[in-house]
Amino acid sequence: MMANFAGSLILASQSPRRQLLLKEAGYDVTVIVPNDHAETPPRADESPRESVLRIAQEKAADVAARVESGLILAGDTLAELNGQPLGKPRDRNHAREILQTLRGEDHYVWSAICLWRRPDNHVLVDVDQTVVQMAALSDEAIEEYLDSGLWEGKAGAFGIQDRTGWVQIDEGSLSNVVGLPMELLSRMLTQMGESV
Ligand SMILES: Cc1cn([C@H]2C[C@H](O)[C@@H](COP(=O)(O)OP(=O)(O)OP(=O)(O)O)O2)c(=O)[nH]c1=O
Repeated sequence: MMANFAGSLILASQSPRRQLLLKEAGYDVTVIVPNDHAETPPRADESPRESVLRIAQEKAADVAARVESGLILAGDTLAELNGQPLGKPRDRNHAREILQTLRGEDHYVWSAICLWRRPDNHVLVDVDQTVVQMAALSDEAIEEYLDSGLWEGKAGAFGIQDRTGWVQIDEGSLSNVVGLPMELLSRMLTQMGESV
């Protein structure tokens, strides 16, 4: 799929995966990383869907305050099992706990996008959901994956791109699971009048 946006996007993210997805799709990308404190963790009084929408907007707002002109893109991704958000694991033990909870289970992955245009401060926020199933992983398989270190920095302690066949998409977008729903982005750019 080719980008339908002619200008350069300012990616408000330190995620190499988001950058790669954009570059592979033909977008011209400049990165400005949001400050750590810009992002406040999921709250008990909001759903995972509401959390990713809010956090994506927080990241975009932080970078927007430092940009005079341009189109800023921020994203946020959470996995959800039985209504509970599963974010990035704190450490190896936490990653093991998350994977033991997720194995054999249908769950959701939510990714939000916030587009924030400067200087007119036109803001769009939207979210996509993918339904995925995690294979019934053995304890040995989990330990082997933990050894790889690939779980670090990934919502739900697992990357669908890391082990083919471990996570099956039941419904929805693959790029959404990797952290940036490209189909949604394309629709949002059109909605903003940024298509060529
Ligand atoms: C579920 C899943 C998530 N992920 C990744 C996407 C996101 O990068 C990460 C969730 O973390 P996020 O907090 O959404 O993003 P980030 O900290 O990596 O980057 P930034 O806040 O600067 O934008 O998990 C995968 O790569 N594969 C997967 O299968």
